Amino acid sequence: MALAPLSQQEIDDRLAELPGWEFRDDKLSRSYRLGSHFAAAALAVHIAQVQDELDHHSDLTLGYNSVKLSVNTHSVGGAVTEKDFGLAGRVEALAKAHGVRA
Ligand SMILES: C[C@H](O)[C@H](O)[C@H]1CNC2=NC(N)=NC(=O)C2=N1
Repeated sequence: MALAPLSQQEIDDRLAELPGWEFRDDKLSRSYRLGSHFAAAALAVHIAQVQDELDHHSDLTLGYNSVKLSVNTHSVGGAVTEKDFGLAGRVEALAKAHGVRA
């Protein structure tokens, strides 16, 4: 798959399908709150596993009961591509399975 930077319109259209995600500082980002610090750590590890599977890696921060991630595609100079939205979709499903809080 040839990767190309998405236009602002394409990013906006895809973000409309991903509540909670935002485009800021040239990255897609989202944060999640969980019921405990251990639950947050478990989600972070599971995200790391998916990122290795996809060979696409976000910046990933474990906080107190929280996980934050932001991602763009290094190989196209730090633009947002379909790969970033692919990762976001996988992480979103994972987060729901881990019982994230609204
Ligand atoms: C060699 C390996 O496929 C590349 O370095 C991958 C790994 N993970 C990556 N992650 C992100 N976010 N962008 C990339 O371009 C990227 N490239």
